Amino acid sequence: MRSPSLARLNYRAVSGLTRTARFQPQGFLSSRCVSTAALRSSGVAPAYQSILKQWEQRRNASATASAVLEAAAASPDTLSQAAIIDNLDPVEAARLDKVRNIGIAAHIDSGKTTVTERVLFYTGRIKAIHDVRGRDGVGAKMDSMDLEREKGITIQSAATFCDWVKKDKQGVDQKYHVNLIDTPGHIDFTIEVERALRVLDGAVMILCAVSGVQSQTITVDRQMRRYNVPRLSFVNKMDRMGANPFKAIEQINTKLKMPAAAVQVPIGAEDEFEGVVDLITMKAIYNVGESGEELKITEVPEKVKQVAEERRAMLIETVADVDDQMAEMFLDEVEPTEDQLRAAIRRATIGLKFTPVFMGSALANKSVQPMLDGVVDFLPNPSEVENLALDQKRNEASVKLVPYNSLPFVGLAFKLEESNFGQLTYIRVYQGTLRKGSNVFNARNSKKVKIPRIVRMHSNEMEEVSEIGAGEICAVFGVECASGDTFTDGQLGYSMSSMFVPEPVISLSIKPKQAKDAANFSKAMARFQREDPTFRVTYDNESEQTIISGMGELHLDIYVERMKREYRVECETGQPQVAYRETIGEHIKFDHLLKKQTGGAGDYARVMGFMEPTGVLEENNFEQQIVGGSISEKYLFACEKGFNLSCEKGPLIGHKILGTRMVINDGATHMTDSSEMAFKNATQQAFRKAFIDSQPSVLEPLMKTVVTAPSEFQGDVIALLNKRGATINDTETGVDEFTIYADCSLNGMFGFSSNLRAATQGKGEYTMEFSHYEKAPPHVQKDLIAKHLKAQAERNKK
Ligand SMILES: Nc1nc2c(ncn2[C@@H]2O[C@H](COP(=O)(O)OP(=O)(O)OP(=O)(O)O)[C@@H](O)[C@H]2O)c(=O)[nH]1
Repeated sequence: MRSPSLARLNYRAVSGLTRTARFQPQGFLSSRCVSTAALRSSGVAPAYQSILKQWEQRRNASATASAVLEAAAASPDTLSQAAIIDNLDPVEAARLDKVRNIGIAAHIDSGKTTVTERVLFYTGRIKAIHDVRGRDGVGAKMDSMDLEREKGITIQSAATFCDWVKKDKQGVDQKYHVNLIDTPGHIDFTIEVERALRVLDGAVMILCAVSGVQSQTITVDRQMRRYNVPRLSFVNKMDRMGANPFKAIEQINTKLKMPAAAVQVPIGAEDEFEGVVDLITMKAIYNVGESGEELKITEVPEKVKQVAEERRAMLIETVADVDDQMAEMFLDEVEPTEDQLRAAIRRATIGLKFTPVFMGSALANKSVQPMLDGVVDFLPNPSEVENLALDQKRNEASVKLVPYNSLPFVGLAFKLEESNFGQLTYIRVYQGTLRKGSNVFNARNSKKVKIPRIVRMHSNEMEEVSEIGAGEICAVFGVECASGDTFTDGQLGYSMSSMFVPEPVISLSIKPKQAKDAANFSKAMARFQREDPTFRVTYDNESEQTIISGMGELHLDIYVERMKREYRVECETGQPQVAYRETIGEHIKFDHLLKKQTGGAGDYARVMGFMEPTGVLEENNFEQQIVGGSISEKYLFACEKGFNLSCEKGPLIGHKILGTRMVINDGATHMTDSSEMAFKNATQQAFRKAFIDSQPSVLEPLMKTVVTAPSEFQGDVIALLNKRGATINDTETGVDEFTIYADCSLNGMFGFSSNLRAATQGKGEYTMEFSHYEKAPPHVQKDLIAKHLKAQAERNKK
């Protein structure tokens, strides 16, 4: 017997639980044959009738599912999707098995774009490799914006597709269609990662072999969890000095709390990194050819035999911890076959319980192809991922979507982009087929739109197609919609949940330097706003300024720069401002009467009730508890409008209100003098007065900040953070660098990047991400209020 291990203990705990896969089609129901006449009289929607007939033909009319009919009888208007899922169609299953939709996400500079460039080259999508900031001056394919190439950072996610050919067990080539999205690493462009992960089925998480899990890896991990995206990990930069893939694996286990194990071990390291040993086949893999385009497979070299055997045992044990079939074999001391091990890794990965770790060096063209094999082997195809929609017609949440071409169409617009040919809308097709020239319906406003052109995106180039099947990603032209809209064929009333959009934390005033540029300025603003839900534009009536808000200084800088380059509008900007909030202090009653008699019809409205904190610093809340009709419905609507307007601009410093509840429970109306306007104004006045009397506070955004720098600068960096009022939560000391985790107010962090650069000879780096709102220190609140009053007084003087 093997010694007691975590695998065994865990097995006891989990045995009897359901299998790991997120969604396993249950195969065909071999039920009785159903005639076409029976189908017609059953009330099955016509679209489904034809599908059932097709299935019947494919299966020699032997087994149309009785479950489908039962479901149809229960709800004759639309057929239960679940009934279809249980009857996986063999032709569709074979098609879907060859599709993968994946994203590449990681910390800044881990090599996402460099890896993607190799993937495109090895799959034959591009003819030559160009590096990020490479000497040839061309730049990587996926960084297509000039600004991206200049700065060497990815700003927008870019979509592409390629075909990867992998040999099956019989040695026959099998072609897999891979849709791929390369996402930016910088936190300021995090919406790009959110929307990519929302629509992808799997992801490759890239880590640097020297730095391992970094701050942004933690953010990406959180985003992958939010959308239940299975991932494989790729430890890149194995050629760098200090490369250690096992440290990175350890950190995935401990810092991300995601069970991980190597499926490869390196042969040599740093500048002697030669290739890898595949721990499933126990064969060595080397890249040969000028750009590593060919693979040479040999026996495992003697020098890595021992480590390969140890790591293979660890792989089996880690998988056994999370997969009960593997646990059973492990306990019975049965050595898994290649297929068994691969299947267990696949189950555990798709079940979000494990991440297999690959390794290589994209820059040195080493070991990227085995990672692509891993994408095919371990990441799910579209039919293995559960995608749910809300059925608005039947008010049923959680309807499963089925990625069959023949079903009614459902797709999600996840990204908009302005192009030379008009608005380009990226759509993930979840069900059915999207055809050129067809009409689709926007679930948000029931508007019918025609699809004039469909393209597959290859970074900034496109390939025109006439239709796109279920489970695929494409882009369409000429479709007016917002990011996150669901489209259907009109038969189904389905709507899908959109992605998480973080609130902007920083803003600045902006105006074109020359008045003649006003038209282009407005055009650019409208476009940027449509494309990026984290970029907001507002007009402040009081200061008569246009204010742009976003996720950070870099985010806003990039838009100002794009305005100059793409629209030839030079802008003047004000100092960046923090997006403060205001919140109520304590429970407070109000009884406010608005009464004006100025000849003719007067104004009359009385509102009574109370205001209080909602308890959480989130949405504001308005409620009416009128009994006896002292205020009519119509006027209560006006009260709610007044409340919402009040929340837009707080009485303290003119910033938005958070966490405030208003309840109106009584009031009075005048026969002739009351109006909607009077009730709206009365509510706003009551709000203002009660809010000020409640001992309110100004809130400021607190940022989770992570700073990494070489060890010799630790003292200087701590001093720098202390000076800015940061609370240091944790410090990790590595071999030659340290990482500090701190909470800082955004206000205290302006200009931090240049200070950090100066204090660390340019070697320090940091990331900052919004965490939550907290009361600003009293002196900051006092200053802000005084400043606001002064600005108001000056405006009044004018
Ligand atoms: N030594 C070494 N350097 C690499 C490797 N892969 C990428 N790099 C370098 O790392 C830098 C960043 O690479 P990118 O591919 O732009 O990284 P990224 O993750 O796409 O960057 P962002 O999208 O801006 O976050 C570039 O200078 C690359 O040449 C590698 O395997 N080894």
